[in-house]
Amino acid sequence: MLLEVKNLYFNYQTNQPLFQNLNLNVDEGHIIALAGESGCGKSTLLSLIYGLMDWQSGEIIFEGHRLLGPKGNLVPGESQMKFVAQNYDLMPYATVADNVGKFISNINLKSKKEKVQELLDVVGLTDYAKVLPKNLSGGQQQRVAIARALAILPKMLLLDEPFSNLDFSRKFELRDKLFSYVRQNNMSLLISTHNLEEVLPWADKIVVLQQGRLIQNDSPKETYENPYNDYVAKLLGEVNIFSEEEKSELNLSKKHYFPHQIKIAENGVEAVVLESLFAGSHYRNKLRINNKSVVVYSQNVLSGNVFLKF
Ligand SMILES: Nc1ncnc2c1ncn2[C@@H]1O[C@H](COP(=O)(O)OP(=O)(O)OP(=O)(O)O)[C@@H](O)[C@H]1O
Repeated sequence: MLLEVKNLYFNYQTNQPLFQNLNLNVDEGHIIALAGESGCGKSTLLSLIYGLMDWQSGEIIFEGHRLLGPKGNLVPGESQMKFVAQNYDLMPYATVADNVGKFISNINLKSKKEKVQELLDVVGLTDYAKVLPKNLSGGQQQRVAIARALAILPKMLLLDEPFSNLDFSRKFELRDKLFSYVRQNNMSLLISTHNLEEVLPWADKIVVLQQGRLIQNDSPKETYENPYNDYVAKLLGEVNIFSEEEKSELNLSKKHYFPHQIKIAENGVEAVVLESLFAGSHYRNKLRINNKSVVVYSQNVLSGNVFLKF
């Protein structure tokens, strides 16, 4: 086990604990997605693990050693970890290349230069090596901070919403390169997100926080197939949620159905098509079953009445 969080108790304000008895393990070389809506405690947990704040009780154990928090380190942060927070903390008067190379030794300048080039390629900033951070967009600054954190091959990398400032097209490329780099170098990664779709293919485990409580800790497949509650299901994307009453009325085996899990069929539950819109790889249909509105994806445009198979 690389990291163990045991019975962690933390509050910002007395008598209002954010975490009570929080437990979390990270294995070596594993990618863990830390998911939850804004304010659930993702950034706080990452800051505590990295050692930027003191916790009130419990233990954080890294490589078998108990961490002491800020009082344990002269320079804030654990040396074998790197944390990319939501403020990127770049050196404003040093170029992108110098920022990325900040933690790489100067002993072999040729290999340092090659490493910086490799990392700039990982984050898609090869053309920006000589630019100053102040002339970059928020998303570009975020990518410089990620490259700088990767530079020293930390045992553990903590990324706080690393894709939040990236546009759609960039996101795909960066995700692919970033996760491959992390895997190739056997780093452990704890990555926070409020959108699980962004990390699902790469994560070994999904850890879900709801108001500071860890409510689910499963593989991506298990989480997708059996979300613990409506909150978890919604983090996974657009979802149809059925009440117990609706479940028994429609004879359903579960509570949550993602739109692609409901099929148009020859027979089954009858529904009225309210809207059928082209959405690229599919049509997004709004249907009504009695008084219940559902969203279903189909290959063809729909109209009139259809039958659904759950
Ligand atoms: N410095 C602070 N003082 C007091 N309360 C705080 C402080 N920082 C955060 N909080 C509160 O702690 C809770 C958790 O905040 P945190 O930033 O960890 O959530 P988050 O899940 O990372 O949210 P986001 O995705 O918006 O960054 C929130 O209710 C927030 O208001």
